[in-house]
Amino acid sequence: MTDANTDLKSMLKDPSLLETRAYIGGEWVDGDDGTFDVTNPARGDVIAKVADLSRAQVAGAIAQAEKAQKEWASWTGKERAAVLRKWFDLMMANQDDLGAILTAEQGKPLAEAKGEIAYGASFIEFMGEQAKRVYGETIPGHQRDKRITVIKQPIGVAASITPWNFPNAMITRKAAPALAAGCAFVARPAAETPLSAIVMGVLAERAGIPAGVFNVVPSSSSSAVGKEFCENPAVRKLTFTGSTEVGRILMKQAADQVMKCSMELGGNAPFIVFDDADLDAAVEGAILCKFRNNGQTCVCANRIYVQAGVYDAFAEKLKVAVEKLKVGDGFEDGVALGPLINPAAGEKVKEHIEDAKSKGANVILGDAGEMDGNFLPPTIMTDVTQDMMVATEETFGPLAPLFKFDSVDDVIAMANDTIFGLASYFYAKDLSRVYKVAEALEYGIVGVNTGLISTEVAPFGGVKQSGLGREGSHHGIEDYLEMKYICMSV
Ligand SMILES: NC(=O)c1ccc[n+]([C@@H]2O[C@H](COP(=O)([O-])OP(=O)(O)OC[C@H]3O[C@@H](n4cnc5c(N)ncnc54)[C@H](O)[C@@H]3O)[C@@H](O)[C@H]2O)c1
Ligand SMILES: O=C[C@H](O)CS(=O)(=O)O
Repeated sequence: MTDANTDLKSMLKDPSLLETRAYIGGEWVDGDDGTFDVTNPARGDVIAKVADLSRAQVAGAIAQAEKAQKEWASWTGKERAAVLRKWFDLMMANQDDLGAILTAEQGKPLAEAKGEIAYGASFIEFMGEQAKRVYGETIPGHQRDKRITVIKQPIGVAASITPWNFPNAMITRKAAPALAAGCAFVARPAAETPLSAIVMGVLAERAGIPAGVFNVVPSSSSSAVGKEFCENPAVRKLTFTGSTEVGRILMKQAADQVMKCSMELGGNAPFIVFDDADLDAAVEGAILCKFRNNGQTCVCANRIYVQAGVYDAFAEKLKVAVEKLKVGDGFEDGVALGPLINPAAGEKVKEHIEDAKSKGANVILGDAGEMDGNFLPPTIMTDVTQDMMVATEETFGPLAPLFKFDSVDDVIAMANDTIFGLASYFYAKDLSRVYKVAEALEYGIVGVNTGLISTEVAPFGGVKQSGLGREGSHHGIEDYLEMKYICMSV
């Protein structure tokens, strides 16, 4: 087999961005446990061999972060903002290369990958500005000789564990507020997609972020690193994005230290189309919401509820639109749907399709079929009901299940009948209906007449078992700050 790593380097304008070592304390280091392979999910070839760090090396990174954090916290917010701005500028100047690296290891179409780089960079731009706005307050004393002030200080060392589906943005959505607040950061990326995290270390170094403030610790062992993050007393904050089941494991482990946790977990988004909706707009929104990253996002429509009066019309319009989506290698022009991340992801989609068929649902486009590598055609099913797996489990792939409903109350009850509460969407025009439904949906995010809600200016996060805390917006930096009350006798 030819050295596919070379192929990737040859695609880059700046081949030095393709780094495979760990970034600890400002040094590039090899793994004590050798290397692990990173493969291109579209082609199956090995594109890089990445440093495989031991738990001891991760502990060393935490020690470096602890040391660097004290000095970083002494910088003014304005000084930190200036360096974060340079990090942002370098991301955007190298957007094409970062997008190519992301597509190569994650599979999403190149245009989407470049879009993720801009999205990820927007958090660094936004939070860099917030670094200058970490305000305290004064409170009128409770006694004549008492003066009360409240200040906010960085929490300390933040440890991050992130998933493979957005290998850049899920890290910057955490690192940006952490560094802006004056924290130091240790990132353990998903083993499927470490290159996008490592290159952020390359750019951090070039931006002048001090050694030890931002560290990347790739490892093939997730549980060992998670345990080090949760058990090491120098870690003051765990920030996790991933499945709810892993979130539960980490919260239990972090409980021993009563560690502050941010949890961005699983979803099961309802996408509701009412009979007064603009159907063409609803179809466009459903395509964006369902098939972005080939359905592999936490906020993808997992259940599509359509009111009876427009059900057949919507189903037909959706089928016509989905038939136009080109499936293929993310580097190929015009491809809308790339590969799934691995065969197991495809098996889960097929399991949901087969389960629904066995309980009476009908396939109007696509089907389970046999996977071609990690490629699975988009599938639309009708006559889907609440007793099917797809109603309670996150599919995380290109399956659009259409449920029929009659009344507003019925669909709100069905939409809320889940342990998850991350994103939800609905299309309607009647204003009182819009207010009633938006307020009744038990979700952290509600998209009204839109299928795209992702932005750095808004608070992203879930309720129920979809997580704790918010990322993005002026709220996002608070998760990396501690509030201190100072009572002074004068
Ligand atoms: N809420 C959000 O913002 C958001 C964003 C993206 C993905 N997600 C969720 O993530 C899931 C898909 O991503 P995934 O398959 O990578 O999720 P996952 O939970 O399997 O893995 C997430 C990360 O945790 C690591 N991990 C797994 N087990 C661990 C353990 N015992 N200790 C420490 N680390 C461990 C993995 O290696 C990976 O880096 C979906 O449920 C999706 O909804 C949520
Ligand atoms: O997968 C979940 C991410 O949070 C996707 S996005 O932030 O909505 O782009």
